[in-house]
Amino acid sequence: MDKNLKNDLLIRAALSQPTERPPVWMMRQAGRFMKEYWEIKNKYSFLEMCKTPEIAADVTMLPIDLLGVDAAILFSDILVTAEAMGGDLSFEQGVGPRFSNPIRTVQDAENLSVDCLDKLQYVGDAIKVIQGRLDGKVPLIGFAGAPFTILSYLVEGGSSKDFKLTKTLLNNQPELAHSILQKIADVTVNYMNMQIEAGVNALQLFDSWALALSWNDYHEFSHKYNKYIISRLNRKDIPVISFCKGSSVFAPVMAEAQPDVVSVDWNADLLNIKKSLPSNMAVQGNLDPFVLYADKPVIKKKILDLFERMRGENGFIFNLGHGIMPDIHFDNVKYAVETIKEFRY
Ligand SMILES: Cc1c2[nH]c(c1CCC(=O)O)Cc1[nH]c(c(CCC(=O)O)c1C)Cc1[nH]c(c(CCC(=O)O)c1C)Cc1[nH]c(c(C)c1CCC(=O)O)C2
Repeated sequence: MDKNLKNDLLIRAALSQPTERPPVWMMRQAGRFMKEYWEIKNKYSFLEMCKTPEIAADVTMLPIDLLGVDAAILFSDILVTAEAMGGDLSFEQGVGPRFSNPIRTVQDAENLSVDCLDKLQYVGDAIKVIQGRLDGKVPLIGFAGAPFTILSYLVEGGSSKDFKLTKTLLNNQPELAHSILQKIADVTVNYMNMQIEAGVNALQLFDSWALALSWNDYHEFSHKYNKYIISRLNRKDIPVISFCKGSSVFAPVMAEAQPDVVSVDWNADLLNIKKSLPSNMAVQGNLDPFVLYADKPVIKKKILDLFERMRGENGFIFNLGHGIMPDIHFDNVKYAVETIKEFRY
């Protein structure tokens, strides 16, 4: 464990060691629900923010300075790997991510580059700037998108409600799907190892849309590649968190890839999931993010209910089941963090 960390709650919990309270961070903790985010976003495009290390560091630091969470997460996006491979990525206000050159044919797949780590150097640079700013205050979480989720964006050309094109590809042209997934997996291994080299303290693999897959397809098109990636990380003592929406169902399969932590959506009982995993595997989650729209006493009660349920368990990191929505009130998020930080086992 990194001796230079002043607050190592997240690392201890991820490695299933005792903590005096659950550590807290939240997916999308540096984002549109903060007016300070908009003050920066109004001056730059989202990709400019990601690609300028000083700006990425400014945004990464917002939830550390304003919310007091126990971990920072690198300000970037899961889709930067797809861009480096050749996807023509833009983020449009109100539309979300778009690839103007969606991947559909064997030729499109062949055109995807694997040798593209140099294009992601700005992420390594940002990690170094952020670590300089953090100065050991809390750990820094790096991350990447998992191959199936990245494939879905590349094939659909953006976000999708039903993943119709992606699932049709998996059904009709599984070899083509596998060739793309393998390329993404190789890029992701190099990219995550580069983040370790640059100095992250933990890593999260985001397979957000795995819940779209059937049990068999999850094994074949998602889990196989996540396992491939996790087994090739030079993780030393750097914990690896595996996230997907669908983890209520897929958690036992996710565990076979041997992450340190399984991040759980809000459909499952977290203790039941924890008990179903190997004893040294931690869980992260799993408050329904919509609770943060509720009144403060409700927020407090739901957090304390979760903590009572998890009492006595090592290996528990508080998080939401998915990211904070942009219109959630900052005050409510801050209140949730304060409630968690006051709690003691
Ligand atoms: C699926 C996914 C994406 N990106 C990400 C995922 C996986 C997590 C999840 O399931 O939500 C991961 C991500 N995206 C972002 C981060 C930064 C760190 C953090 O605060 O969590 C992280 C870890 C910033 C972002 N990524 C994006 C924004 C908003 C950019 C803006 O200001 O318009 C931010 C702060 C844009 C983005 N990026 C993506 C979408 C669909 C969108 C637009 C819609 C949306 O926000 O949900 C793809």
